[in-house]
Amino acid sequence: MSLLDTTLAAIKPVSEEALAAAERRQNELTKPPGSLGHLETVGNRLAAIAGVCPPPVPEPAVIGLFAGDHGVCAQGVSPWPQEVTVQMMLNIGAGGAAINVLGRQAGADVWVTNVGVAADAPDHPAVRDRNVRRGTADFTEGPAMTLEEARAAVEVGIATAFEAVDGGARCLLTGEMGIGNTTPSSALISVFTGTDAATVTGRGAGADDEMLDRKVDAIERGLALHQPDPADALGTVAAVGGLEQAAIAGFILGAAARRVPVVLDGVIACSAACVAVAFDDDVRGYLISGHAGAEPGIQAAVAHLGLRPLVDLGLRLGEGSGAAVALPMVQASARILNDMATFASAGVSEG
Ligand SMILES: O=C(O)c1ccc[n+]([C@@H]2O[C@H](COP(=O)([O-])O)[C@@H](O)[C@H]2O)c1
Ligand SMILES: Cc1cc2nc[nH]c2cc1C
Repeated sequence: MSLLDTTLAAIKPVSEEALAAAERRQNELTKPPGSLGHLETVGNRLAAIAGVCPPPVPEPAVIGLFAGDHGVCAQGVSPWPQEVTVQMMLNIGAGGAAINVLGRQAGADVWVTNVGVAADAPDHPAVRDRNVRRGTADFTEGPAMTLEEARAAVEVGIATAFEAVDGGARCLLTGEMGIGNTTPSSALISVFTGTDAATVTGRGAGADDEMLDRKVDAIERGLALHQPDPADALGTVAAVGGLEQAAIAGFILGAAARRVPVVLDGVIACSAACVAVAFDDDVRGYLISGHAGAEPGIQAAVAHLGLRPLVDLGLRLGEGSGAAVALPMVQASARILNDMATFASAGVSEG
């Protein structure tokens, strides 16, 4: 069996018993029931994931950041030249990008992986070279990649998640870098949510009105050409996805297989989560939405995934930024269940 097959076989639903115990405990803590809002639902989810209430605080954390390039850039869908992908990947490796700053602030390590960058990338001690292919093909003309390449990229993500968890990580965060990658992300979200391309396509890293029209047109042509089947996770990501989306889907599958929560960033992460859930519906229970970003595809995806974003700061950066800023809240939600006094222990009268 392949790594993908054994990983899928290892994924089990989250614990309904631990979820129910956490919901009961929230009502015993010294606060009006429900008064901590979404911090309560996230804490309850952490209990369901760990299978125990109160849940362990999800730390230390690793941001799995995957870089890739996109043949669909030939259609004029990004205002930025493709070489920015490799340049930013090296900047992230050197610690100079926003995600490095936000990761340090949140106490999360950044692991950068080249899964599909087109350019020659010089060896860098902080960049993991797992390149599956030098960028995807233009999906308006043919499949973005072969099924074998898609599987290999998914397995890069799984192996990265396993390495992080085996090294002690108890919370995984998704990150990415890839000029043009909002276009395949919107294509994937369109397929998996059954929403038309125009509704789930946004301005990415700065598209103007004309470029936005070209993005929608490219996605519509790609979907008409490939007619992706939303029940076929691997076939869909191979047809209209990207190497970093496939790797992030694998990273999520790996987290679920090891019963570790995974905090999602923006539209690329959300599209990858749709792929992961199409592989195995039980993955839903392991997901936490970090933030509601500017890209309209995020809304369709989080609705499809049954998630509620923790923060809404108007971010549209990617890299894992929205997951990193949400991480302290995820950890706080576990501490609430662990550290608060109960009405009985504190001698506070219940309402
Ligand atoms: O994560 C998001 O929601 C997000 C929204 C807009 C842009 N991005 C980032 O910007 C790049 C893709 O933008 P674009 O316009 O080239 O498709 C890529 O490197 C992403 O990390 C990311
Ligand atoms: C400079 C730059 C940094 C990024 N980080 C994530 N996506 C990005 C896109 C650009 C263009």
